[in-house]
Amino acid sequence: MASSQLYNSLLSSSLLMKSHSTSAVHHHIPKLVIKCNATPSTVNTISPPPSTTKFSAKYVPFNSISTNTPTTEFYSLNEIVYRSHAGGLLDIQHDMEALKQLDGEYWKTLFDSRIGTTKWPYGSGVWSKKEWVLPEIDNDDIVSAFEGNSNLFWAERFGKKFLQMNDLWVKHCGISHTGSFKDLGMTVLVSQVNRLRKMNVPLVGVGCASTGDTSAALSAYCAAANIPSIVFLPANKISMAQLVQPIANGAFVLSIDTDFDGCMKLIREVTAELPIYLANSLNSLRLEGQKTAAIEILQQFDWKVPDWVIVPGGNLGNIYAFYKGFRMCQELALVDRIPRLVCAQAANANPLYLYYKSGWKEFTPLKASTTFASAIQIGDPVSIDRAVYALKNSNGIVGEATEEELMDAMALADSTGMFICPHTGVALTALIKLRNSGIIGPTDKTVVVSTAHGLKFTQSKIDYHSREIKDITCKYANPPVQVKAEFGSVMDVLKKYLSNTRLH
Ligand SMILES: Cc1ncc(COP(=O)(O)O)c(C=O)c1O
Ligand SMILES: N[C@@H](CCOP(=O)(O)O)C(=O)O
Repeated sequence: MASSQLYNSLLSSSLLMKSHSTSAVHHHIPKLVIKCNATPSTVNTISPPPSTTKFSAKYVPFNSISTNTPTTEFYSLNEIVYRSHAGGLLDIQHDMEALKQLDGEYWKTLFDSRIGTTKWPYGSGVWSKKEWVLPEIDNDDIVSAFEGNSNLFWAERFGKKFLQMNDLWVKHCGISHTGSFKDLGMTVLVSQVNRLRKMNVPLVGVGCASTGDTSAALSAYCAAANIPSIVFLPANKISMAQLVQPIANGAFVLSIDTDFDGCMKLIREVTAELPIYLANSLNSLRLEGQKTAAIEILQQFDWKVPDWVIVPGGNLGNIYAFYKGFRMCQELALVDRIPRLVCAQAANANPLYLYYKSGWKEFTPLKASTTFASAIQIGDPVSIDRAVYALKNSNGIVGEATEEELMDAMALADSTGMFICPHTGVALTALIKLRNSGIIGPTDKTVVVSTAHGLKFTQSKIDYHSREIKDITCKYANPPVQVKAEFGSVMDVLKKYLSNTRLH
């Protein structure tokens, strides 16, 4: 048997066996296992952290972290708590002293050794960093689709053609199980719920308000673990592709005649009354998973730190998650600095941008208007304090994009072979503006975070390419040409097309 055949047969038999590391009883545990790009055993071998080192994490008030004030208020991750005693946000604090017992080189080698393996659960991009995420959860309680490990794409043509940049990258977090970065956080949250339910904590289900992506991720992970999910969606404000996801995955879907902020208010009231666990990013468990995308970027650059990372922002959990991931890598000596962060908002839903422009003087929630970047149509973001902290501590910038700018940026990116969502168009617009003003230089290593798959937002692309958008020129539209089914007509249009096309 040729070595490649032998390898393939070994690989498929190990996939069938799910490659679980222990022989404990696994069959009752719902797990999604996805075939990943495992490579033959070229990975470094490294021992797992010594069993004498005990890693742990707990909830603390976010302001004790942001003001660096010691606190006596903390909660176990097994408690159901979303707010501090004073009503503020929470954060998850890891025992950094325990993590520091192992040096930066150790962590890098450990994380690198787990990439692309099928070993449960470490082949997941999130759970490959388990010690930094939910160190105390039993592997058997984890609900994972082997999320993460997403493509960090060198946007060579886009960078060179439109921005004279040679080191531009797009982190495709949307090329994932449910088509958005939410999978990274949801695997952590649903795993913890799975654990709580096994501990007989009386939780009847998990609920969220959503602009489409959180609900898709929640319903998929809950369905895999046989946990009821309940989703509150703003009626007629999310794409058809997003709406069908929770429906297909068996969630209880409420379509409510309000916007996202209205749904968020309702789910918070409902989860305060009923034993339904809250799955929005107000719940800091989510951000522990999302922060691994930052660690993954460093890993993909062989631990070289990019100069800029640009993230589209709505409810504003993700920008903080990126900050936290980078900051942990710095604190634990994997890298010696962090990138400058840029948060990009749609001009129709820009409360953070206005706050930034006021010199951080005044935050005013607003009523967000309709935007093609519908997943960030949010006027009262729950993580506003987290976002401000992340931006202030990374010498960050906030940008915004009009509807025309974001749709043009999306069309330009697509014309170079990508197929991005409008939110990534918002982030690219921020990049274009910062590059044109010279703030981002031609050789700056820059990462744009693509947050959802373009296939979830095809209607916006159809509208653009049909030039059917009021007040927008759609200057990069590429509509199909209607032609009669006869040779002469086809030749005529082809000749016209070819005479206008430069060969290069
Ligand atoms: C596709 C997409 N991009 C960006 C965001 C913004 O993320 P965050 O709410 O964490 O700011 C969201 C959700 O809000 C989203 O669904
Ligand atoms: N875009 C989000 C909005 C809710 O954000 P969350 O991160 O707080 O859950 C969505 O897809 O619902």
